[in-house]
This record gives sequence, structure tokens and C-alpha cells, in this order.
Amino acid sequence: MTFEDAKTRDAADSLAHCRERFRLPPGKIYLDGNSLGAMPASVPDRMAEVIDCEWGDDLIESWNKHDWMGAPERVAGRLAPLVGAEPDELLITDSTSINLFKLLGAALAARPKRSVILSEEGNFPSDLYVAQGMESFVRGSRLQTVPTDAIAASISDETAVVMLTHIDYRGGGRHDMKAINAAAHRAGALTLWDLSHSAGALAIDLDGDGCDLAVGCGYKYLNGGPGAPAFLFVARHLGGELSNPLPGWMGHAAPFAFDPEYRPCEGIGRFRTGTPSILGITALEAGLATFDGVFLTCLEAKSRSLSELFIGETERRCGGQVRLASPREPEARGSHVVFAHPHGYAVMRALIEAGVVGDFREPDLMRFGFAPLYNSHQDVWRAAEAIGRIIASGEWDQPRFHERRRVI
Ligand SMILES: Cc1ncc(COP(=O)(O)O)c(C=O)c1O
Ligand SMILES: Nc1c(O)cccc1C(=O)C[C@H](N)C(=O)O
Repeated sequence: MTFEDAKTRDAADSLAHCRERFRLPPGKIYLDGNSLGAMPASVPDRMAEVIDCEWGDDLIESWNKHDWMGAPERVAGRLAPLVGAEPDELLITDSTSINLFKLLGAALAARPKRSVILSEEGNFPSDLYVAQGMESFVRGSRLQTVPTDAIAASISDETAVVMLTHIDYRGGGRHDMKAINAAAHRAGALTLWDLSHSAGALAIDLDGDGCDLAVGCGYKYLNGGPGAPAFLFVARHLGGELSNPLPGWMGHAAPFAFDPEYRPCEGIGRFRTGTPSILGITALEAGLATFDGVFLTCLEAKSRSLSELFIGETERRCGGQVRLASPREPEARGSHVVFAHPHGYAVMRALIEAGVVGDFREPDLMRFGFAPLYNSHQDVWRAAEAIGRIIASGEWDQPRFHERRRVI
């Protein structure tokens, strides 16, 4: 494909107009939305308004006057169409890790005769850490990890909950949520999905696929900013069956009654614990607004078009010098693509210095995330050209590119 072909594709892109909703630094091709999404252009002014007017002028009254109190549910309503859920099944709160703890605890309590949290060996390590930590909170519970292809067969009458990440954080492999949900339900188990690498980039249908529970990051493809609040999902069909293992006053039926006895509020709000991060939720609300008018089918089609172009152009230029470490079939993949190179860290550092921003994951994986709202086919074409040039020239092999940094 020529660069002109890439321009033609951009001209026909139904999401091309969304790019202007973001501040994209000139000279950078930002392909790291699966770590930190780009900044929505509206964020500086919106944050200044909340800081200056709501905090600065209206102070404590803003909890009522600007409905800070209702922000976790209100902003969840903006997320609902992006993940195929009803607003009252979602809450913006805490972090992905904390929400994972809450929902794992709730799932174990809802299946008291079962003790196993079933997950896969290559799951995001922090998710496994949280599940391992659960073992000391829920007596007798245990984490069982199995190879990816053994998950369905490993679900048993001991399984309380199947905990999986929808899109693998390294290779980008995609689980069939509907099939795994069905297999879990046949065995009487619940499912808990981590959507951190799919929400905001793919067509997700939590209710349509029969999901029970889910969590996800606000700062990746949802463009909520560094450390943005996360979300949790509890399906309506679970009704009042589940309770929050980390109860706090903000999930109380009457938070300001300061009643010594805990009484959970009705609905999803019972999964609140402490005070919501209003500045964080403000930025996330601006991030979710960047999806206004966007159909999920168009989002996923754009993701697939960018990823396929990237794979084709990179392999055309690099040949056997890199190895595709993501599934080749687009339907088996999320919105990031990974290529392995023996010196992948140094190559990625050279790419970043050249303005192509991806990231690196051990042992040799160069990871490139495609954000359908703001990446273009021209971005992808240029990125592949830079990869080919840097690998062919050997310019990556300089001491500074081998030096490890804290965040890679
Ligand atoms: C799949 C997955 N789950 C969980 C997390 C952890 O999220 P947090 O550190 O925001 O709790 C991450 C990291 O971003 C992730 O990629
Ligand atoms: N989540 C991250 C963060 O908070 C700071 C820096 C980087 C990241 C990440 O990209 C981690 C991410 N979960 C991953 O897939 O590696």
C-alpha cells in the first residue's frame, strides 16, 4: 500500500472527524492508547471550570449544586452505550484493581459452596495478585490458573467465578466472552471480565453476551487521563444477590445519617465505598464525551482497519526481522498489535525518540495500540515506515536506547 492509499482510507473514514476532539502533539504518532489515552481537547477548560468555579467559588455546596454526589452514576451513564450495559449496571469508582477486589469478594460470597477463582496463566499479573490476595480474605478460597485453551474445560462445580481479561495485555488475544459465559453458567459459576484493553476500542456487549461482572480502566482507550477512576459492572440479572465486601459510607442508604449500622443503598451505588475523586471523574467524563455520536461497529471496524494496515506494512518492510506476536486473524485480536524483536526494547526506545510512541513488554515485545477515535491510516503507514527504517539502519543499537527506565 502507498501513502496515498492510506490518505484515501482516511478520507473515507467515518470517524476522521473525531481526531479533532483530541490534543495530539505535533511530530508524534501516538500508538499507546492501551496504556494512556490521548488528552481530549476539552479537558483543560473543563478542569479549570471545576477547579475555579465549583471548588474555588462554590466549595462544599458543589456536592449538591453541581451534583458531585451523583457523578459516579451520572458518568457511568455515559459509559453504558460503549460497553453494552444499562446505566444502572455500571459505576465509576476507585481503580480497576480495587474494583476487581470488590467483585471477586462479592462473587465468592454469592457462591458460598464454591472456593475457586479460575483464571488463565498469562492474565495481567496484578489481576492475579488481587485474586491471590483474596485467599487471605475469604477462608478456603483459592486462585486456580490454567492455560488459555484449558479454561472452558477447567470450569467445575468448585468454580465460584471465572476471572479473565477480555483482551490480553501483551499479545492482544481476544476471548470469546459469550462462549465462556455460557460454559461458566452451565456449571453454575459467575464470570468477571477485565475490559481494560477493550473498552473504548471494540464493540463490547456485556448484556448481550451474558456477562455477570466486569471492571475496566478509565485511562486507556476511554481517554480519562492518568490514574482516572475505573468502572465496575454488575449485571441486573444478579439483582440484589451481590454485596460489596468493602462497604463504606458512600454506599450507605443514608451516608449523612452517620448511622452506626451499615445499610447498603439500593442498586449499583452499594458498590461505592469512599468519596469519589471528582477531579478524576471530571476528566473521565470529558474522555467519554469524545465518543458522542460514535457507533461501536464503526469503532471496531476502524480498529481492525488500522491494525491490519499496520501488520501488512510492517511485515512488508521488516520481513523476517520481526515476528508477529499477536493473533493474525483480526477477529481473534483486540486493538493493539505486538511484534517481537530480539532487541525490542532498544528498537522501541529509538522509535519513541523518532516520534512513534508505543511501549515494550518483556521479553521482546514491541506493543502498538490503535485508538480508533484519533489514530489515522497515515499515522500507521508512517509508523511502519519508521520501524522498517530503524531496524534496517541499526540506529536502535545505541547505548541510550538500551538503558531501562521506570515505566516502559
Ligand atoms: C488488564 C489490566 N487490568 C488491570 C490493570 C490495573 O489497573 P489499575 O492499576 O488502574 O488498578 C491494568 C493496568 O493498566 C491492566 O492492563
Ligand atoms: N497502567 C499503566 C500505568 O498506570 C502507568 C504506566 C503504564 C501502564 C500500563 O500500560 C500497564 C498496562 N496495564 C499494561 O498492559 O501493561
